[in-house]
Amino acid sequence: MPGLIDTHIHASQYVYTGTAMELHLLDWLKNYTYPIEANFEDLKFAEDVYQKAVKRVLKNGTTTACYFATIHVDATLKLCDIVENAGQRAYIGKVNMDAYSPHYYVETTQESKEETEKFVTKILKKNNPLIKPVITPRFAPNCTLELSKYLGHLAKQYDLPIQSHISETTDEVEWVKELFPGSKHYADVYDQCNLLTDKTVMAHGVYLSDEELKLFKSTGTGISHCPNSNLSLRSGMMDARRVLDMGVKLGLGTDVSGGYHPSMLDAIRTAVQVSNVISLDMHTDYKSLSHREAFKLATLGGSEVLGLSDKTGNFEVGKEFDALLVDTTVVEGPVDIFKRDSTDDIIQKFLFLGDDRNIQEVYVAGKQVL
Ligand SMILES: Nc1nc2[nH]cnc2c(=O)[nH]1
Repeated sequence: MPGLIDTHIHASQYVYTGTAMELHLLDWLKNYTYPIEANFEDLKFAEDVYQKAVKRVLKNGTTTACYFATIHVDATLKLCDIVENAGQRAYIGKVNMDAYSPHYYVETTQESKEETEKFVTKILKKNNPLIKPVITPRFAPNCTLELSKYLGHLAKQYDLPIQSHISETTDEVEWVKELFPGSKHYADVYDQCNLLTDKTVMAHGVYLSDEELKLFKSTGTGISHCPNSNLSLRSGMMDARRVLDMGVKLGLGTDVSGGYHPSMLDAIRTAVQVSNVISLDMHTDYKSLSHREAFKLATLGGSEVLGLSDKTGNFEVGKEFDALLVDTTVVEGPVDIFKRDSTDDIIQKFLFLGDDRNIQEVYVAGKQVL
């Protein structure tokens, strides 16, 4: 099968995956995320976490990942080296934060600008076709408009992808309203800074209005739907059908560690389950996501969101060979196959029950990496 594409994952948060999920987003950031991410100033700590994160993610069949790191350039460069050695395809972002951040985990506006350009030029110099820097303002509250505008300009100057978060919780949406009274809505804050482009991926988008979705469509901005995270942090339920019906590009993300599972198979399952729950409250002809649609979001959809659909996402002639060799009959594996199972049943069983034990080989751009 085609390799899986994780359009939103925080490599730095892998260290506390599966824990610390009792708080809602803004308290979770304050009490767990910022204190833990601050530790990535220590390169040894960073190297250990990033080695384990990248290994785990590849083992789970993610051939392309769109990573958030932390604000630290050296640690983020370390993540690039590790990804490069592992042979994974990736976008890697040094996070920008110059506002409403704790004193121990914040940059000045000037530092943030300089360090980001330094990071971008260093990665571009590597000339590795599999790895790209991605401009990464954490989310609107954590960046001054001056910084966000500079980042929009930098993305344009170097023709780079952009990633951030939007409308994940109602508290966050209210806070953004208070902080940016001159903006029409949350998406407008980013749009004013030229951060909504056809190379932008915005995580979550649970509470986007129709007007905001139309803006996403007209600018080519994509959404990374992270259902595990939205349930684990009790942020809400994103209606994937509505986004698809409005013609907005959509991919799936694990959002480790708002989401507790590093596997995109989990993202596929949880996307279907969230869509099923939403359908309970809808008119009778509302169609919840099928396993085929969720699979497509985790592969081709992700490649479209990341602007990589000319290279990966499926096995169309002319694309690069990002692939998994899956064995659903592996001994002591998680899937049992019976004579009555059709090919589609077997695929469905793998998507819903399978795990890394079924993933026997992993290829990126034609090279076997696992
Ligand atoms: N899920 C999630 N949402 C965010 N919004 C701002 N930062 C983050 C983060 O690290 N994770």
